[in-house]
Amino acid sequence: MLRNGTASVRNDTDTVRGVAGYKWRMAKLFRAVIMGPPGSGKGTISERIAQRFALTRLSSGDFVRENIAANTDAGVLAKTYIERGLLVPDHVMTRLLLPRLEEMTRHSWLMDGFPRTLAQAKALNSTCDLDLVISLNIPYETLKERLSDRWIHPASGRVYNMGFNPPHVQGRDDISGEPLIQHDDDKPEALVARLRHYKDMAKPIIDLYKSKGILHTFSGTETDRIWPYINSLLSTKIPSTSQTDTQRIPMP
Ligand SMILES: Nc1ncnc2c1ncn2[C@H]1C[C@H](O)[C@@H](COP(=O)(O)OP(=O)(O)OP(=O)(O)O)O1
Ligand SMILES: Nc1nc2c(ncn2[C@@H]2O[C@H](COP(=O)(O)OP(=O)(O)O)[C@@H](O)[C@H]2O)c(=O)[nH]1
Repeated sequence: MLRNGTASVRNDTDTVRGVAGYKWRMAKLFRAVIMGPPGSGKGTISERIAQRFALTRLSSGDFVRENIAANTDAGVLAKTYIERGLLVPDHVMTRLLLPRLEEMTRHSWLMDGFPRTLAQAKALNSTCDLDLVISLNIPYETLKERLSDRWIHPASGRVYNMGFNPPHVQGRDDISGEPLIQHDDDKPEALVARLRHYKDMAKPIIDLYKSKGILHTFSGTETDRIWPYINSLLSTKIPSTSQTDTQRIPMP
């Protein structure tokens, strides 16, 4: 249920009376979050989920980049933190993201990159009821290998890996043809600190979602081996009409 602002849609099957005496059934919507340390495959797996289940994929990093590019107030503020290698403060992130979620009253979505702090999780909780949280648990050595080989198209956030999903032309983004870059904080020397930070921040969030009974953890070293388990879990959870907003059906 979206609770804040003007939006108010039940996150379950609901009926409302429409014009001409029809009742409209609101298809059940699905809202999920994917969590995991840097390099755990959140982006890669969310892409697959979005395609397979026709969910809207939301990425907090993309929101931040879009706002920076558009020079919005929140974007300008966010940039000052990112340039210093810091997380964007909670109040800026919630200002960026929550209004966007409130516009998504008719869509099923999967969020990647938010919440990253307990305060963000609480803010999200006060805005909508999540159906499911996926947590990826990937060994350190695997993360290190993947990130040392991760190449990014900075403008779009598109991600490549020279072994796993290489670009068509080496060093160039598939869509724009622009050069790919590697982030300094993907280097092994930065990873230990990032991982420790992730663990500290994620623990209370994971505990929260565990207590709500919506946490599902997947462990392994290869995305292709984890994927079938995620796929079969979601197949049991996501209604086939997840993206349909309303269906007009005759009702007694
Ligand atoms: N939930 C958030 N809270 C605070 N800052 C955020 C959040 N999401 C994104 N940001 C900011 C800080 C990040 O360095 C930047 C880019 O995010 P993102 O694209 O998720 O890349 P990342 O490198 O931090 O994540 P990962 O390595 O896990 O893929 O945007
Ligand atoms: N070798 C290998 N690379 C992978 C696998 N899954 C994802 N990757 C790559 O590992 C890097 C991190 O994945 P990404 O989806 O960006 O993780 P995120 O930081 O959690 O969003 C990217 O370069 C991916 O292309 C895998 O199973 N094997």
